[in-house]
Amino acid sequence: MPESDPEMSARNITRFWEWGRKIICVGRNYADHALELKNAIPKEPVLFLKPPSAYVKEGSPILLPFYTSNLHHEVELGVVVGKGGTAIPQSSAMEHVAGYVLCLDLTARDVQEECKAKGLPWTLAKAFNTSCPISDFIPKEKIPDPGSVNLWLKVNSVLKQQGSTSQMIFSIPYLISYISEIISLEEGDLILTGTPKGVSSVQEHDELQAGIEDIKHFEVCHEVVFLIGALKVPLQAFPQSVSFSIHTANKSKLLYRHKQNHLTPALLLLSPH
Ligand SMILES: O=C([O-])CC(=O)C(=O)O
Repeated sequence: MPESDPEMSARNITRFWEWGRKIICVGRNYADHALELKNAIPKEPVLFLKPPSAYVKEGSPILLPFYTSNLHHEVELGVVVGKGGTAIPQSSAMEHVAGYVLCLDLTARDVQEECKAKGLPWTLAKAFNTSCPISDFIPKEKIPDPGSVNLWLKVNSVLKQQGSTSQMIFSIPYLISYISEIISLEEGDLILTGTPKGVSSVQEHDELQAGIEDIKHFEVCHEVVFLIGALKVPLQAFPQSVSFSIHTANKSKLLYRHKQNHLTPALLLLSPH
């Protein structure tokens, strides 16, 4: 695969979700989260995928799939790939990063448990429409040390998740190198790097707020805005805090019910309806 495709390069990386082709997710990358769900601490990264149809931007509703009664939030740092590659060495991995986003890996936990018990893939639990809410793009230079930023998430103003990316079992360079040996990375791909502990259930009409917090980073951010005064956009684009609300799923319920007609019997087993 060529490292840079001229057509792809003409695309705007700050709007990668409109054209990026893959979302590669890393599970159980924080020991405290692996343990809270009684999972073993992995010796190799646990990978799964979401399709680009999982993207939803801040402010738009998250749809609640009809087949779950236990939708969990998982706040994560997302790494946006700026330069593709295969078998990227760890030493040059960060050269392939264009920037970051704050993301949620929404998970239908009950469905995931059922899939785990049956040895089935997690697709229904992890890859449904709107299962990957993302913030605005954060340029790489705004987060000089992505291996040491604090992530937090509140549900209806109650703090649920808080953790530092320094707790990751597998670092960002390691993940880029490991993933790209198996799945070539392309410009516009997103890597979700795992979630710290504190995942919990969300209901219709709940409001989720998440942020990246790092004193040093805020100073850098303010300083940059100060220096380039008129350029307010980068500061606005930086999500000190973003909100997502879970909206009713009346529309989505109908949508999914309609789609239910097309589900295979194996999928229907998972449906309570
Ligand atoms: O569903 C899970 O617990 C696995 C996962 O995505 C994570 O650990 O970030």
